[in-house]
Amino acid sequence: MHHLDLRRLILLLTITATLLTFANSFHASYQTLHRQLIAQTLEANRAYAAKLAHSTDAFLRAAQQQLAYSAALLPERLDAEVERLKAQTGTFNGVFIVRADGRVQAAAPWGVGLVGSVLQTEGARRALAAREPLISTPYVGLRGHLLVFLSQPIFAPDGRYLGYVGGAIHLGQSDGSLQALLGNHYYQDGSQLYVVDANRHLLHHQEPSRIGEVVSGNPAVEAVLRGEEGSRRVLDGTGIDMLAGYAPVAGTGWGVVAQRPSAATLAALDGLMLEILLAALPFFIPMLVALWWLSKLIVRPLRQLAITARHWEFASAREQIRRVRAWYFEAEQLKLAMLDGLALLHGKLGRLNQENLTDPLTGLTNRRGLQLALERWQAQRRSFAVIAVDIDHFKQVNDSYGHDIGDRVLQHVSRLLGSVSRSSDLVCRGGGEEFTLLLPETSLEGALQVAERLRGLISHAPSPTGSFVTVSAGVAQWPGSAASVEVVLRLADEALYRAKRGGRNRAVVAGQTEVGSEDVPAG
Ligand SMILES: Nc1nc2c(ncn2[C@@H]2O[C@H](COP(=O)(O)OP(=O)(O)OP(=O)(O)O)[C@@H](O)[C@H]2O)c(=O)[nH]1
Repeated sequence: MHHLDLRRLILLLTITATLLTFANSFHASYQTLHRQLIAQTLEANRAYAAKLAHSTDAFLRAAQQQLAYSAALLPERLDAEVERLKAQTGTFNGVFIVRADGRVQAAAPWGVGLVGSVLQTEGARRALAAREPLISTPYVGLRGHLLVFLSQPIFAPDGRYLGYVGGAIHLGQSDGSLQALLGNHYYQDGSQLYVVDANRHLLHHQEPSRIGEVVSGNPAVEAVLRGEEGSRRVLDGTGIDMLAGYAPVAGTGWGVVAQRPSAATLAALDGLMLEILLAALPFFIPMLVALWWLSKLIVRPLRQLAITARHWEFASAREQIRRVRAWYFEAEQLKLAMLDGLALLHGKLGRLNQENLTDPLTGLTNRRGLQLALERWQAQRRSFAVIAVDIDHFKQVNDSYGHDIGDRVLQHVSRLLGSVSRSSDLVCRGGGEEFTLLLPETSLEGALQVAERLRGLISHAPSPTGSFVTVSAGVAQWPGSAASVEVVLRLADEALYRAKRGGRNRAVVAGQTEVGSEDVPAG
């Protein structure tokens, strides 16, 4: 015996389909979230870099303005101005006023030691040479600090160059104002924020030891130094996959880069996917129960039929098959075919062929065929109406015109019965001059109309006797008239009997007294 049965197959199919569908949507969700996370991080980094670039720009402008304000004062007030600039603004770690010959006129906070000496720093040299507002590249200053130097030239009212006001800002030191501005709060999970100058020197980095270092090999740095603002996924100088946002600091040639390792961003995705999986679980369990139950419902009639088929020879098989609730098309057809097959096997109908289901004289279905149809319709719960028809005074026809003419009258009436019935109706000759019409899905009223039409038709059609014959009819309906098919047939016969007693050539409905008659004398 096979271990595979229909139910297992249905379960296998539906569960596989469900799992595949789920896996597919899970994969699609993963892809979508993956893309979104990356896009969001890139955009967040770009916006952050842009904000800091803007702040840095504003900060440097303000610093330059402070120096410019001082440079515009009368030369004799400048000495006091260095103290004010250093103390009041908090922008600079050191402020100098240097004369055109390069000697320090005033300095804060190291005033006394420096006044009169020539500043030999890179910033000082370039400030003197340029005679215009300047922001230096980073360099190591007199006290060994890495710094940038901002300077503003001083001109006499007559236009003579008098020197410059310069301010040093320490880089990578807790006392540096740029450091305070850019902050130190961004750096978790390997994220980085740094500022580079036009020569790729790090001006700001969360690891102070790297400040001053030259960065190379990061496409984001290359892009920002070309003056571009944007974001991209890059491999940084150490080969780490980064989601970088970047923005240039206007007017300085500097660039701000904010970047986060892709791995850190996508780490959140695993947690998210686990959440989706857990959220789907409560749905899965009832669905499995529903699948289990539905498959049982679908398989049950087929299984019952299959089990009965294994004991086909048992006398109880027929009853068992009849009890199977075949609630869908395939099961119902199998059930009917099995009922027919059983009828054949048990020899109840003898050879199931056209010949012994047909009345030879009229070509109508005979009593066996009628029984078979009744069984099928009953099994299908297909309602039907019965019209029992009997030729009136047929004995007289035989007696007056002979048996042959009698036979032809039977054939004549059969044809007329056939002509009023639909293709789905079953017209039977039950024996002698009795006929039975089965009209599926027909109400009692509908059947009575048919019976009346039939009666009228026959009574007006010339018969082989040369005259007219009439019929009487009894009408009943299953399951309307009675629950049992046998009782319904008997009720139709009783109604027919009442039609005869009531004067013939009429139709009577089971349970009612006779109706409509038209007294046409028999042939
Ligand atoms: N010609 C012919 N006659 C048949 C056939 N089968 C039965 N008969 C006759 O049909 C007649 C039936 O008559 P009855 O049952 O007495 O009834 P009836 O004369 O029709 O009278 P009601 O039915 O009461 O109107 C009998 O004489 C049967 O011999 C057949 O195949 N051919």
